[in-house]
Amino acid sequence: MNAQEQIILPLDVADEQAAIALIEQLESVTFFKVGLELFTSTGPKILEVLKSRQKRIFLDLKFHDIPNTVAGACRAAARYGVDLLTLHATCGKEALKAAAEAVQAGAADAGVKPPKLIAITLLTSLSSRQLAFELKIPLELPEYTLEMALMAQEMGLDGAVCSPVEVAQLRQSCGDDFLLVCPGVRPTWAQKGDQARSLTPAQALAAGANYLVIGRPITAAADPELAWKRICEELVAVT
Ligand SMILES: O=c1ccn([C@@H]2O[C@H](COP(=O)(O)O)[C@@H](O)[C@H]2O)c(=O)[nH]1
Repeated sequence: MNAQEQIILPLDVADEQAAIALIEQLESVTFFKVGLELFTSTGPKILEVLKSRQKRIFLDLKFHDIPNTVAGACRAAARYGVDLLTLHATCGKEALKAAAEAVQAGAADAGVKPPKLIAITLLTSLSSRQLAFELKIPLELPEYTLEMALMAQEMGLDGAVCSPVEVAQLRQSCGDDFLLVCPGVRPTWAQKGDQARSLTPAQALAAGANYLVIGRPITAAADPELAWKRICEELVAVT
């Protein structure tokens, strides 16, 4: 896989028309993320749009509920034949285990390949300060994210979502077969926005990320195609 195929572009737009416009504008992007805004707006129709164009799909619905409900949602989502699916590690062990089993069952029902199920360790918009003072978590941030990733791995998940700042530590502790997907990635020339823990694309890949989720540095740029090409060129220069 070349570095360009390791970039996932989030379709954080309001409707199907806006999503199709982005997909067509960025024709060399192979992997797209459908998140809460677009899926709530279009439902599964957008997944068919992406499949008909042979795109890979990260369905980032970040489930967070009791074990029975999470398992039901994962079973249903796995039937869509997507490549990646998320839930929050903070659902707890029982829910993570039930979710891991449910994606296998859902995919088997539909005769599709099961998605890689990956757990959110700690949203990349949150800082150490917020972890301590708002969420009242009495662990240092690196230790907390590692605990979340190890719990997900123990419960049979395929990987975790983490910020690029923690990815080297997670890679070292979770091994090479555990998928690490990093949002919060920012080229030096892009605004951080609401991302609290970020590194550049080259730094994130060098630290051990399998995939980078890069949205607004591309989609909010004056020329999204140029921003995409610039990121790809920066990665080629260091890989
Ligand atoms: O911890 C997380 C989990 C998911 N995301 C999602 O990634 C993209 C990032 O978009 P940018 O525009 O590059 O900030 C977005 O869809 C988030 O929902 C995340 O940022 N952090």
